[in-house]
Amino acid sequence: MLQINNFSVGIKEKIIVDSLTLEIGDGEVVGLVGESGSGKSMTALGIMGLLPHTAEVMSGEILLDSRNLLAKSAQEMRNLRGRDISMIFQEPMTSLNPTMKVGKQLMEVFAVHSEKYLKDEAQNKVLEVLKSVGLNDSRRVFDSYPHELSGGMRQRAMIAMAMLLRPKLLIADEPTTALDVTVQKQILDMLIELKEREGGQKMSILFITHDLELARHFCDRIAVMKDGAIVEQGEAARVMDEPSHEYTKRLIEAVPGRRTGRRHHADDSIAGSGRDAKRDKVLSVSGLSAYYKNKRKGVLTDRRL
Ligand SMILES: Nc1ncnc2c1ncn2[C@@H]1O[C@H](COP(=O)(O)OP(=O)(O)OP(=O)(O)O)[C@@H](O)[C@H]1O
Repeated sequence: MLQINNFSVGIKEKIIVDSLTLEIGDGEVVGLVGESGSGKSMTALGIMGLLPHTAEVMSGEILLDSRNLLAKSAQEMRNLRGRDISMIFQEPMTSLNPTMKVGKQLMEVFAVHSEKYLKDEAQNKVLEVLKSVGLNDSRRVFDSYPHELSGGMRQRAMIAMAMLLRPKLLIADEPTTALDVTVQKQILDMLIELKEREGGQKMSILFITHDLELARHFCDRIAVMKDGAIVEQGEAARVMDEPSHEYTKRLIEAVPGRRTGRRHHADDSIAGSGRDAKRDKVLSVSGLSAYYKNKRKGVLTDRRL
């Protein structure tokens, strides 16, 4: 579906993405993990055709269903974005215009892509997609400005916008980091549901995260980035349980309560009353990971954290 070959980007003499090769299959969720500054976002922006002006693509190809995105004009990329590839960010205000009501912004997506609908028809499609991302009070959301919604609702509205034209690939760059853990779970659940929903070609997801445990349970495969290059990639459980690269081992060692080769039970690892805020966060993240682990095994269908 997406095949990135030998992709390199430089900014002012510095190599930011270094000969990156990565494949994402139909309906596959691939996690891109690595410390801050390793080049994850630049990779995503490269796929979207949204690299900063100072960046220079030095080599490679990015094939979306065999079409090389790097050879596309700015206009062609504008047409592809939204329809073929969409991106959601940590901060929904990056995508949402604070001065325009949510419904109007979503309706504009149709106009940008020359999808001609009667006004009522477009409105119904937008209300439907708002409902599909869990915004059941879709009429109120439609008529609200972004600042009138909670953070979780804004995130859902941004996802609705990204999903409106049913893209083949969704790039999610730290989509839930800023949200509290319960809302994180709801939103990741929803993404999985949206991915599975359609008949025909399934949506693929490139999931960019710092949270290795979450990647382990949410993704099919994980690619680990360091200094612009992928140092290791493979099936999620294999990368986390038997990492082959020293850097991956160090990243995993840095996950609180986690050691390579000695997988322990996340829920048992940090027990207690949770007085300490840091400990609370660790517990929550571990709980979330355990939830996904079980969900992927089909053990849980409706467990609440
Ligand atoms: N507009 C820019 N101009 C110059 N250098 C940049 C620009 N944006 C990012 N960089 C540099 O590119 C490198 C990769 O940044 P990138 O944002 O892709 O990392 P990241 O892995 O996504 O980090 P994070 O997890 O913190 O988002 C960093 O060294 C960063 O300083």
